[in-house]
Amino acid sequence: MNARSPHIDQAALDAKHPVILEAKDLCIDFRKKGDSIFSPKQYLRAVNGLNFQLREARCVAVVGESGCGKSTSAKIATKIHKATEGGIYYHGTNIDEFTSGEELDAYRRDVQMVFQDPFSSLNPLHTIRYHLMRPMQIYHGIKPGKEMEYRLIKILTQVGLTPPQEVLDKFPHQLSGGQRQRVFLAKTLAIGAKVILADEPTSMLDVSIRIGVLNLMNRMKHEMGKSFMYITHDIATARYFAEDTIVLYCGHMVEWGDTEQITQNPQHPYTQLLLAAVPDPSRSIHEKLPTHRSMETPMWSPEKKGCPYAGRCPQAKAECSQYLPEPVEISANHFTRCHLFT
Ligand SMILES: Nc1ncnc2c1ncn2[C@@H]1O[C@H](COP(=O)(O)OP(=O)(O)OP(=O)(O)O)[C@@H](O)[C@H]1O
Repeated sequence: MNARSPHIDQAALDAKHPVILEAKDLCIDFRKKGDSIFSPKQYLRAVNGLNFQLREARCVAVVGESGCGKSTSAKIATKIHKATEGGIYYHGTNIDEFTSGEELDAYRRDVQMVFQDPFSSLNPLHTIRYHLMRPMQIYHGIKPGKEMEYRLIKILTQVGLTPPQEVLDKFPHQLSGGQRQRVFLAKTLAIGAKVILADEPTSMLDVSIRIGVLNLMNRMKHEMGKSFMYITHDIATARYFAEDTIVLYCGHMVEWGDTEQITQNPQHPYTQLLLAAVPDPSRSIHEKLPTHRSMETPMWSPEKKGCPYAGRCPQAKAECSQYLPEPVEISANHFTRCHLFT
């Protein structure tokens, strides 16, 4: 995301945190539901021109309200959906080029998704031991025995599930939501994933245990070199966990770059609204949020023009609904796409 910034030591960044996963001009259209077979095909554009570079041992947060295209972006990266335009590159190769069984297996091992619902993502009929043994057998050919036991205990200890010997023989229903999410993260370690696409991994957990799971992901990033795409509607947690942040609105990147800059010095009116909506105990509940003209998020389509936020933006100008402005670099690694800056 910062390839063009003159203020960043690009060579040092590339050496320490090489790019592992990259999105280039990613777009996806879905056929609109409810079309009659006699009417012309109409499409919803769920993602429009997404670009990012995910680096080794770093995190990119993708932030935005429900329906803005966050999960769809991750699903393209896991090959659940195919991009309509643009693509996802893994170590420089377009993932559409992975077609042989061997290439697909390797990619699916390396890039894993963690879902928001820890209750449905584990099989209730199997113990935690089974959930962790299977990937080690399948992906690494490790047979049950001493070596397997050693690895199981190590992984559970790494994710903070102790005492590991007891946890191994439990079933998912015997664990709390936070513990199950830790098991799921342990599974990514058992698989040997390098990139973890975490889709709202803490949104179904009690507030008090969210921080523990975020801490664990932070450790996986710093100590084990894992890379995270962190999907969230909660921009405050992005600040805690992600070096880079993309604010998505209606499938469009409206502001992106250094997380600290975006959260401390937001420039796009939509990012300002997101941050103003974060609960702050020091603020009175009578304090007004910035006024926006409508709360309706438009459905985007490939033929639409302009900034998707124009209908809601209190500062919209005539050109906002006519064409989308080019990205503007506000400061080092801090970009926005807004007519207020053109
Ligand atoms: N398979 C599909 N077919 C048709 N439309 C889809 C499909 N998947 C997603 N969409 C639409 O694409 C848009 C983006 O959806 P997406 O799930 O990516 O949003 P999101 O930002 O992850 O929202 P949430 O936080 O609620 O999961 C939505 O309008 C959604 O209805």
